[in-house]
Amino acid sequence: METDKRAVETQEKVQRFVLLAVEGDAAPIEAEKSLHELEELLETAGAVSVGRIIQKLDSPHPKTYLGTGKIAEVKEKIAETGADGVITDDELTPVQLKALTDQLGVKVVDRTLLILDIFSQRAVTKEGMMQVELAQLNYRLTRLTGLGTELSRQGAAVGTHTRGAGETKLELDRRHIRRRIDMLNRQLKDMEQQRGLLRSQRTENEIPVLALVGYTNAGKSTLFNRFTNAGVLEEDKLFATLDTTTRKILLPSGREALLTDTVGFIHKLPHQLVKAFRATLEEVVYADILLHVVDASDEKAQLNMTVTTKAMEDLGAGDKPVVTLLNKQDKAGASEMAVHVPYASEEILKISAFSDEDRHAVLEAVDRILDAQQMEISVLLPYSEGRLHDMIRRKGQILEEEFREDGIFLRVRTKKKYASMVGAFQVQA
Ligand SMILES: Nc1nc2c(ncn2[C@@H]2O[C@H](COP(=O)(O)OP(=O)(O)OP(=O)(O)O)[C@@H](O)[C@H]2O)c(=O)[nH]1
Ligand SMILES: [Mg+2]
Repeated sequence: METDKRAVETQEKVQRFVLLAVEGDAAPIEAEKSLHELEELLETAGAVSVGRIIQKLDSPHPKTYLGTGKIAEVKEKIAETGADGVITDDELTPVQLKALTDQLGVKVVDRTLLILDIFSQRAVTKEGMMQVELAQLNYRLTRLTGLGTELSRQGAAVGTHTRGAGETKLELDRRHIRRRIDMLNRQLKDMEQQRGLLRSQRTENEIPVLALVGYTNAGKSTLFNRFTNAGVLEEDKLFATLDTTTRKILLPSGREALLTDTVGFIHKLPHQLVKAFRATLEEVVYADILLHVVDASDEKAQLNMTVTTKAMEDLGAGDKPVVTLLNKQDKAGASEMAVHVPYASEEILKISAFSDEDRHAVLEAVDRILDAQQMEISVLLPYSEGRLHDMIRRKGQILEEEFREDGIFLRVRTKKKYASMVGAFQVQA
């Protein structure tokens, strides 16, 4: 993404924003920490923060996000810093967006629009781009209500690159948006069906599927690349990965497995995006084991874990076996950080993605879990049991096969349920 950055720096002035947040007593995270993350998001999008204003309020003001007194303070800050706009830490309602824009006279962006912008800059595959466009259109559609075409002319919130939904924004009236949404939904559904087909072939072959999941910037792609040499983008920026990639890997036991890299989660991830990316994330629902990667050097590690766990539960993957990887142990502060794993984890490993030894330990842990799900059995199948022979060849890993006079001798490693189906023909190895 170096080219994007240069475009922001040289062709156009880097945009400067004042960050706004409200902090209630029941907030899961301090406003300062949440704004720190918002600032990172802003930098990822190619803009910078020039100040912060936080107001103690149980929930955002329904009309103006911040209270009237604070708005005056925001105006002063804008005048003092020459900021191009403000960015709020929460999603704004159409009413709040309009009122703030009218009162401040600068660009008003919310967390959701910023994240949508980043996703739109970073999407690579056709499906990824379509999913982002769908989320953008849904966001825009609700914001068009009662606002005429004012907002639709805004284009990309922060970055200089407008892609997808941004490009055709002028011609789009609501009807067009709806039509486009319908079309995208249809195409995405087709793609999902194709993926389902591939998936059923995989299940048929019983290759175990491992999914790397976790907060954005935790190190999922770094691990994925080192396990597979796949060359997925890994960067010290939020949301480096938007697409699900799957590759075959070899475990220390000699077993094959499929490893999947996925999009990261974030605190206050826009619901439009969760919905749009649900299909890609369904890979996670079909995984046999989740590898939950945590940046253990991040002071928000505890909250980040909770965000990921909640996302897993929402996706319906809350009951999968999990290996928790407390990553970035090579970084200062990681080893002293006391994190409590808020779910039942099969194993908890402290690792650095850069260490060969640590990564090997991860795969060994995976082998141990798969071993516990499987068993080895030796059988002598009479030649009349052709169907069973077929079944076990498809469902198991054949370690030995010998065509004997009285039948086919097989030593096979398979899931316990398949072993029991041929259990009647068990013999000594
Ligand atoms: N020091 C250190 N840095 C790491 C480690 N693992 C990953 N990183 C760095 O952390 C940053 C983020 O890594 P990624 O692999 O892109 O993170 P990700 O989880 O895929 O992030 P998203 O795709 O945004 O969800 C990169 O700069 C990596 O080099 C580690 O064990 N130690
Ligand atoms: Mg990644």
